Amino acid sequence: MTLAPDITDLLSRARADLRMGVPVVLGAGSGLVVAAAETISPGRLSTIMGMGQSVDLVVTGRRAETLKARAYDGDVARVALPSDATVDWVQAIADPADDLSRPMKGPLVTRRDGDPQLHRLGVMLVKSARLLPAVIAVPVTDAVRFAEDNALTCLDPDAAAPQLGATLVFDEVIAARVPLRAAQNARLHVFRPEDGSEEHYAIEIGRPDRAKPVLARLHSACFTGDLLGSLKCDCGPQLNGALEAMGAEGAGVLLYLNQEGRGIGLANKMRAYALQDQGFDTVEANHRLGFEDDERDFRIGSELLRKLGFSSVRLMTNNPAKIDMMQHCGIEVAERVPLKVGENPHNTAYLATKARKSGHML
Ligand SMILES: Nc1nc2c(ncn2[C@@H]2O[C@H](COP(=O)(O)OP(=O)(O)OP(=O)(O)O)[C@@H](O)[C@H]2O)c(=O)[nH]1
Ligand SMILES: [Zn+2]
Repeated sequence: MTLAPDITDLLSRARADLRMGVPVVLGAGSGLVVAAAETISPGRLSTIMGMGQSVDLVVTGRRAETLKARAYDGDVARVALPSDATVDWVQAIADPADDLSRPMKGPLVTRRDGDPQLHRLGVMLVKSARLLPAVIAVPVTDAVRFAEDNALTCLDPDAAAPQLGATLVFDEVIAARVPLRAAQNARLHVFRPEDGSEEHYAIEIGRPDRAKPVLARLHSACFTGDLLGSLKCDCGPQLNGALEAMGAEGAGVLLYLNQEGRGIGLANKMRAYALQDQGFDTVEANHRLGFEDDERDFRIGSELLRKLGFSSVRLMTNNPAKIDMMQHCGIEVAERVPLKVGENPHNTAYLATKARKSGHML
């Protein structure tokens, strides 16, 4: 047994590095140095620009669409960094905040030669660090040596890529009684993923029979709706409504999944809200930021249900994708229980967009 970090630990360290603005090296032989566009400092940008000719700003295909840049690599586009690029320029490409007031960002030259695999991995990494999905990337000939010389985290892509896409493994840390207004016989379970990412919670009401379909809700965290009472969405009323229904029935399980903003994190969700104030709807805002409509990993929900001993649910949702994902992940959805609460003048358009574009059932 070695004390050295394994690939799971290294990925966690890489996410923390990228959030701090520290670059990460990808590769075993030749490789790629990547730094998050959102956090890169002027000093590090100019050092990277001094390292070679082919420095790229890698964005997602979605962001490239908005920028009218050709995405030769499909889901990502490698925008060649101009020799006079500044942090301001990088951030204006990565962040759509000023797209409307500063529309002329091009012409952007995107690369089509070479293999974009490590660039793609870099974007996946910053996404998983809940940053804007864009990285500055520069090739190096000896990845391990470069990482050692600069005390940077180095990831072997053959180990990192599968691990990034793998189902999370959870440990249950603790469970304890928490009497709730909606249900006095509630227990809160805390689950910690082995990869150092966000913890998720389960609120178990009563002692549901594991042999029968349990009344269940997969609730994604919404700081604004759940805690602040925001009227922009229906999350707060849905959270309370679900707990009340479980309390009334005397049994149920609510998974509180820390997938804020449909998996893009609170900072990015607030960026999406700022775009919504410019007239874009919830789906368009995600796309302009470079994200898909929904970046949540619903395997987390099925994994936690299984850990709690449930294999069949009566799922409280209006979202058909949740039902499909549960069934795909081996959890039987015996029944869909509609959860229509909390519509108000501020969220009518948001709910209508979800129905029109994401297939939510009205
Ligand atoms: N990116 C983004 N996320 C949002 C926006 N409004 C709300 N959210 C997030 O969307 C998620 C809502 O999740 P859920 O309550 O599970 O909703 P759902 O997928 O519509 O499914 P059901 O409520 O089960 O019908 C939460 O994580 C919110 O933070 C938005 O405009 N943009
Ligand atoms: Zn919400």
